[in-house]
Amino acid sequence: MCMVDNFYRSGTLPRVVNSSFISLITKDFDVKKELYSRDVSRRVRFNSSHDLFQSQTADWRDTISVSMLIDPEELPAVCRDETVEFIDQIGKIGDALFELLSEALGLKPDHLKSIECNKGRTLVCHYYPACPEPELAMGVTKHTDNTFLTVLVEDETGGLQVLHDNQWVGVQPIPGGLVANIGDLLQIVSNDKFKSNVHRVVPSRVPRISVIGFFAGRVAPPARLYGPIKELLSEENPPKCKEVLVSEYVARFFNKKTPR
Ligand SMILES: O=C(O)CCC(=O)C(=O)O
Ligand SMILES: [Fe+2]
Repeated sequence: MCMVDNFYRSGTLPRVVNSSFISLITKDFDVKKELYSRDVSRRVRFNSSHDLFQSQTADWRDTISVSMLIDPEELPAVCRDETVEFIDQIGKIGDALFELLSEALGLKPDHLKSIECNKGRTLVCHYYPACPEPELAMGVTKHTDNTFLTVLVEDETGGLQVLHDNQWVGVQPIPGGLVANIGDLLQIVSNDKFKSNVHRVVPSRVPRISVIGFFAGRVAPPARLYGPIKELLSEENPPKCKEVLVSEYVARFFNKKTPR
């Protein structure tokens, strides 16, 4: 595994870019029509520029989101088997990364899992259509992820950029590889030892696909408060922030008035 800023890569995930899950977002118009919704309680949904009504800008992309807890019967039949396989694989990779990240914090391997950072899982596929004037558009405006961890597989187009020393640095796609990045909530529980990176996606004249596993922590009731892990705190390392509920954090995140 190598590291670019806090973005990590590895060469193990299967190639997903020619799968039926992807065909769904690029081709199956009738199925997409059925799934079209902005209701976040829907366990599988399709929409364009997903935060259109919260954000100041419209993004150049379509998105399918699937709760990883979904009953396979709720998935469109055209891509059911492959989607179940991706959920399983991205889930396992997320779990393995949470063990490594716990150890990197000097904690037992199961610590982050024991506080359910690996829960609240969503599988997302973004499709960035070919853009005739990419210099006038943005695929995803600059942001940090409001999750614990994000694990991403992409095609060979490129376009993901990380802000490093005030400069946008392109993340070069590796065929069959994956990118993982730390989200805001992991920065909070690690008491700022891990940093949540600012990143964005720029569109191009050719289409791009990415498939992402988001791990947002425990969102189901009873709600869990997340704050700096007690074992990491000392007189020299006092808590850098208060405890938060995932739901409140996400609401605040989407209500930010500054351009993301
Ligand atoms: O599509 C990508 O490469 C990244 C998308 C992203 O940053 C996000 O959905 O949070
Ligand atoms: Fe992101």
